[in-house]
Amino acid sequence: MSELLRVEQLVAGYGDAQVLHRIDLSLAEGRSLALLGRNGAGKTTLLNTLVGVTTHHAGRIHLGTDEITRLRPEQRAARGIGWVPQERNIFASLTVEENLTAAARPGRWDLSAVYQMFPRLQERRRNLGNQLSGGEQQMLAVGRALMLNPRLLLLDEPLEGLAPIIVDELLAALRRIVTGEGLSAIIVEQKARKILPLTDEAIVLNRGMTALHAASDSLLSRPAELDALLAV
Ligand SMILES: Nc1ncnc2c1ncn2[C@@H]1O[C@H](COP(=O)(O)OP(=O)(O)OP(=O)(O)O)[C@@H](O)[C@H]1O
Repeated sequence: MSELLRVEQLVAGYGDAQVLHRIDLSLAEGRSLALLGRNGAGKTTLLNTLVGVTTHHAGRIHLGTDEITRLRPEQRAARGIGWVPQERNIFASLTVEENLTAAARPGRWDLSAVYQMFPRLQERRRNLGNQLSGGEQQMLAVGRALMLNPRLLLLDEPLEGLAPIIVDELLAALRRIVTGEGLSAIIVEQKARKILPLTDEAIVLNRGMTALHAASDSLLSRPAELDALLAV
């Protein structure tokens, strides 16, 4: 398997404040990674740094053979970084279908593939972004990122604030996307036990540093260690 993402000695944060301290990370093509850690550990900051919306202090990021460390967010998106931010950023005054097609690029994921993955979005295709439930908004945010046909999908707490039945529906879709389709992904999640079964590997961040990098199934089989790492 070839390497898709390589992060070396990355130091980043907001302005002068350093949040991430010398992060090293490698992800092979087709693999998925759960990014875990307590509140404030730096998970969102790491995703935001891969997207290019934080302050870079040191270190390098490669996507495939390209170094993207100094590229702007839109240039990284064009290189294949798809992002579903915590806020979802749905266009409230556009319809579901307009949200999906606004930034689409050709590839395996087109409208019919996204509607097949999320039939609810097809039912709601003429509704405006602000007429959707939280779960539908999250599905739309994932669908919109897929329409970019990314090489690497970044998801920031996709299950947050959703009703249990919607969590299960979204998890089933994410499983099909990362396991079935083999799309490389990094998923930030508070609910470790929900996300570990569908990822290959996991990183636990602590105070902006990597506390642990392990296979997801091995971490699931060590619940006491997992609890200790994630306990508030
Ligand atoms: N825009 C910002 N400006 C300055 N500091 C920030 C900003 N966003 C986050 N931080 C700080 O960076 C640190 C890491 O925050 P981050 O949101 O990355 O953590 P997290 O692991 O994603 O936590 P959570 O699970 O609460 O979202 C925290 O100390 C936080 O206060």
